[in-house]
Amino acid sequence: MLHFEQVSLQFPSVPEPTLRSCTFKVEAGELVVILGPSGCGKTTLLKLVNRLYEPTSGQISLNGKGIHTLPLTTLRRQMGYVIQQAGLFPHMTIAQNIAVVPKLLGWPKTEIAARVEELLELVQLPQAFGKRYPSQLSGGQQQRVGLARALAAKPEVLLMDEPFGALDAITRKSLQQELQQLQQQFKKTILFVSHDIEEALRLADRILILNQGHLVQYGTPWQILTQPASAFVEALVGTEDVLKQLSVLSVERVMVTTASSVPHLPKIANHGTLRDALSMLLKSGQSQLQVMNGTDAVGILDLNHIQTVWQDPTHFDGG
Ligand SMILES: Nc1ncnc2c1ncn2[C@@H]1O[C@H](COP(=O)(O)OP(=O)(O)OP(=O)(O)O)[C@@H](O)[C@H]1O
Repeated sequence: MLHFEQVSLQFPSVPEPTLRSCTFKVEAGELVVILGPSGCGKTTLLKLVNRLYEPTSGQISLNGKGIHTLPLTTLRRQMGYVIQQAGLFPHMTIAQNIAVVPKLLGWPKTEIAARVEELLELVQLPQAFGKRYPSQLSGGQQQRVGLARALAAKPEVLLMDEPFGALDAITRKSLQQELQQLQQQFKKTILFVSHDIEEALRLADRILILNQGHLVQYGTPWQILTQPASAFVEALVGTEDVLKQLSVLSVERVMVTTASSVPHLPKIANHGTLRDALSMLLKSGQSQLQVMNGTDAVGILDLNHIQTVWQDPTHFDGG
């Protein structure tokens, strides 16, 4: 859906290029986290996608069309942008903030009101908040409004620049979970800038790692953790950490498939992570878990299976 081909950007005032020949593809419905140290070019890459910046060379295409050939309004209409600290207009109510883009697009009033109502519900804010002003909301609530505003005109692509960076750890985790739920429901194509490794491992379908404007690795969290492309990636991501590896592998990848049910075993969902499974095994003192898909027993996970991953992570291809 989104394709960067040999994209470079050189600001006239900066001696070194900020992005150097970056090539990658993002499939529709994928959440890609852009990770890297401060100043490596993460925000710049995002700004190229909605043409706040133009590349010095190379091409970016969306659904097969060069974005430079699209009228700017057509392009930006397809993209929601969420930034750190939400960037809400302070003099507008929450409802007016959410309605900004639909209003610009000339939606009828009743349709806008219905959409605002729907979005407040979607980001789990009370309807009464629509009448409040941003300063009357907590940081986490403002960030929810920022997300609602970005989703308002149903964009195909979401650009998220450290959206949860300024929040405390607990609020951040709950917003990450909400984003995951929204993503399961709507399958937007999301580019998400972060410098939080745990956040990247939790959210990403794929992680794109930048260093000084170079794309140094692009792969699933599992690939990044188990086959780091360089010492830089190893150090950035902390690949030696086995618990991290277990946190990106799902139970169903490793379990033994069987429909037979063992009633006394603790139950874990098939999409749970091996890290969750390990802590459940340790807490319960059992050596096996019953794996469930909803209410159906679908397999058994044994402590030995987790140990196999531990001993030879390259045996698995992630997922
Ligand atoms: N408009 C601009 N003009 C000149 N230089 C710029 C401009 N925008 C960004 N830069 C430079 O490009 C480099 C990359 O900036 P960018 O904001 O993309 O980094 P980042 O990886 O997002 O960093 P951080 O994690 O600190 O937000 C920096 O050296 C920055 O100073």
